[in-house]
Amino acid sequence: MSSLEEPLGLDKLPSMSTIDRIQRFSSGACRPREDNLGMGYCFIEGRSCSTSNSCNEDNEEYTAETYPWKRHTRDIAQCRSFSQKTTTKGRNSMKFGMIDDSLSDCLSSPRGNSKDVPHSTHNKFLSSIPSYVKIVEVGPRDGLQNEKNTVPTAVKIELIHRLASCGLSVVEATSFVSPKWVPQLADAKDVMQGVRGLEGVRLPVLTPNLKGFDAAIAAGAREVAVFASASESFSKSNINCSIEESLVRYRAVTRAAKELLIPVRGYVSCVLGCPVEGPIPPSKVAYVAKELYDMGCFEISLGDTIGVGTPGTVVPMLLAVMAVVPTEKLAVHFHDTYGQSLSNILVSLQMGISTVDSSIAGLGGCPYAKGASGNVATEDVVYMLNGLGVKTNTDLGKLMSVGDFISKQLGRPSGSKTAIALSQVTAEASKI
Ligand SMILES: CC(C)(COP(=O)([O-])OP(=O)([O-])OC[C@H]1O[C@@H](n2cnc3c(N)ncnc32)[C@H](O)[C@@H]1OP(=O)([O-])[O-])[C@@H](O)C(=O)NCCC(=O)NCCSC(=O)C[C@@](C)(O)CC(=O)[O-]
Repeated sequence: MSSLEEPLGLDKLPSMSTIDRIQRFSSGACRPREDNLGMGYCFIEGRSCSTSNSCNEDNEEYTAETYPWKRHTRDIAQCRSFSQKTTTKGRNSMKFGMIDDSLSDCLSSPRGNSKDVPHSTHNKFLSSIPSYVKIVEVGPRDGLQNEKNTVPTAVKIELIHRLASCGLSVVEATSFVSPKWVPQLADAKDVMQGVRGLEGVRLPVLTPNLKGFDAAIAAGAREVAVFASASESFSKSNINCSIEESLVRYRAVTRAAKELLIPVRGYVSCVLGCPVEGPIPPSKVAYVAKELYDMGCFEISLGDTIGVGTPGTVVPMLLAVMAVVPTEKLAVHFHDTYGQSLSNILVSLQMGISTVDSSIAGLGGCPYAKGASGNVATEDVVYMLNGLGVKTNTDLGKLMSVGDFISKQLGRPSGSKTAIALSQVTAEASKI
């Protein structure tokens, strides 16, 4: 077992393939799928498209650019007064970490005129960050699955309804796994019954095999997720089978899902470290991610299950995965065990990732990953993205009140630093 006390740095990783090699991978990375095992369409926010067509487009972009993560960017070179404005206006000009309107406009201005403006310091650091980030809220599933005391089904249902009212477009609702393995989510069917009819939000559920898939569909699920691991040991302890066996199961799930036009998300866990095996080679993560993508998963979420990653390990891992799966199909999923989540998210955004998993009030942890703590808190992610001028279409004030609701139900303080800080500010202001 590796020591979790030491941050996993570049020196601890198996040597990374060179950029040259990555580019070689990239040119063939998103080839049209001959076997057509994909879902037939892929989910890109706001549009659906033929998988093979979109891959062709992607392929061109990939070969045309040296660094694939430079896509979906915006130019903020005109915002030269960023630091000046933020320092002179001081704290009061910030509402929930948001920059003022003029700067916000500036930050979200499209990249189109980048040739007309010289590179500025701000451009250098922030230009590659996407203008919109999709947040996948995993609180009701990842957040609650490890709770020792049974959370009443009605509370879970209420939580999902409240989360949906914050503007979140995806709320992972529950898991159709063995109740012997995860007793907390044994009420999956009832939870799905309670959220039936909830509109304007996607409610995916985890399915580890065909049995879970069938149960999920019978319960009304319209989107599912399969979860493989980049670590052999974790695969065994989490789903009681090898990585290859899990891929066989997931091929069966994606085939069944394709027939019903059910989108399937794919998770890869332990992408930056395993509680048993220690550091995981980026090539292994890339292999599992590509397998999931090739079998038809519309999105691949890369999970730092035990939260040991740092930007130093996130970058090589993402480079390896981005060489074989298009960047826009990737999501990042960080647990905050070492307080590294926000920095890991920031570097992921800089590399072009625009889907981030998070959990309200920082709830979470995997029952089969010793040492794993909660997910990064949704409130903290939204606060940071607001500060960067990145749109999320979520309401931070509402998120805070949902975080407060579930924290009270669980009888403990929120794991969100933003929620704690902002509620203190609000409490002080109300005394005035
Ligand atoms: C995969 C299994 C089922 C294999 O478990 P198994 O014991 O090997 O399965 P089995 O096929 O031998 O069946 C044993 C029993 O389970 C039943 N069973 C079989 N399948 C199901 C099902 N789908 N739903 C309900 N029941 C099921 C089956 O019917 C049988 O019941 P019995 O005859 O003994 O009464 C089990 O290991 C399991 O449920 N594991 C899930 C564990 C889990 O949910 N872990 C947390 C996920 S979090 C994660 O992976 C990380 C992630 C995604 O969050 C990303 C990150 O944080 O990095």
